[in-house]
Amino acid sequence: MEVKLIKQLAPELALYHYNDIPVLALKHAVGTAKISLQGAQLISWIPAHTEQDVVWLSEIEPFNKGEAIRGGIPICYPWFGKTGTPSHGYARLQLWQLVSYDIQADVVYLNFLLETENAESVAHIEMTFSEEFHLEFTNYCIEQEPQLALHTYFNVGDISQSEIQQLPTTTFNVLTQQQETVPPTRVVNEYVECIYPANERNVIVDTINQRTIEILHENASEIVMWNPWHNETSAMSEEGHNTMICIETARISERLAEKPVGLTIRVK
Ligand SMILES: O=P(O)(O)OC[C@H]1O[C@H](O)[C@H](O)[C@@H](O)[C@@H]1O
Repeated sequence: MEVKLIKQLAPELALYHYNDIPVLALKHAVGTAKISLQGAQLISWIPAHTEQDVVWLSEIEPFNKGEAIRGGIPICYPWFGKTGTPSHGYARLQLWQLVSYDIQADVVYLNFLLETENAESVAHIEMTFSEEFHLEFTNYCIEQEPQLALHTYFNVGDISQSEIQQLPTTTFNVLTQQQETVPPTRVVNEYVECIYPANERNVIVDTINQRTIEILHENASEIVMWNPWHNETSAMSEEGHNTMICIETARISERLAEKPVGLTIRVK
């Protein structure tokens, strides 16, 4: 991959090109972060008090313009899955604009806008970096009743030695196509694709990295848990599944309206 500095926007914020994809890099007292403008996709977040990245990014991600980036927080919008083409909607493949930023001593705000070719606003994202990370997604296409998933890939030391806690106890298992009763704590050591009714808070206990990731969902209707295990997945190595778990903040059955959907991530 070719990395080229395009512009220093502020002492703490620079714009690069990863091949042809514009990527913002934040280096601040709160931590470091990288955000691809293709998809307004967070691809790295290392809060100052942690050593490991909070989000997983495929080590073989090729950064090809117009192809979905495997990792971070892809924004699946305005549909989820293969109900349309491309898979998970067009928002993760298009360029978003950085419309404003506000860099303060203990917090950084970045605002992104997706527009149509006619400059009509489609959706807005605000990312807030402080001790925690917050993402707020606002939909402007109310009449189209879109779907959404903040499809977060969490980075763990070893998924089979991690616990996902505080999950709901019923889920739709996509693999069996059955509604199932499941324990609130799960250890993933095989292909998993489960659609849960949303709750407010889940926790990932990562034994290898000796840390806990708290995930707070706001105004979601579902939570999706996904790990493809050995199933062939684009831009993912044979070993990639060992260090990730997707916990997705989603609006699948209840379509999006005006009220924003939010995600907060805290690492302890
Ligand atoms: O390969 P992608 O289009 O990025 O989708 C990756 C995955 O996203 C979600 O978690 C879906 O539940 C899966 O069915 C899908 O395979």
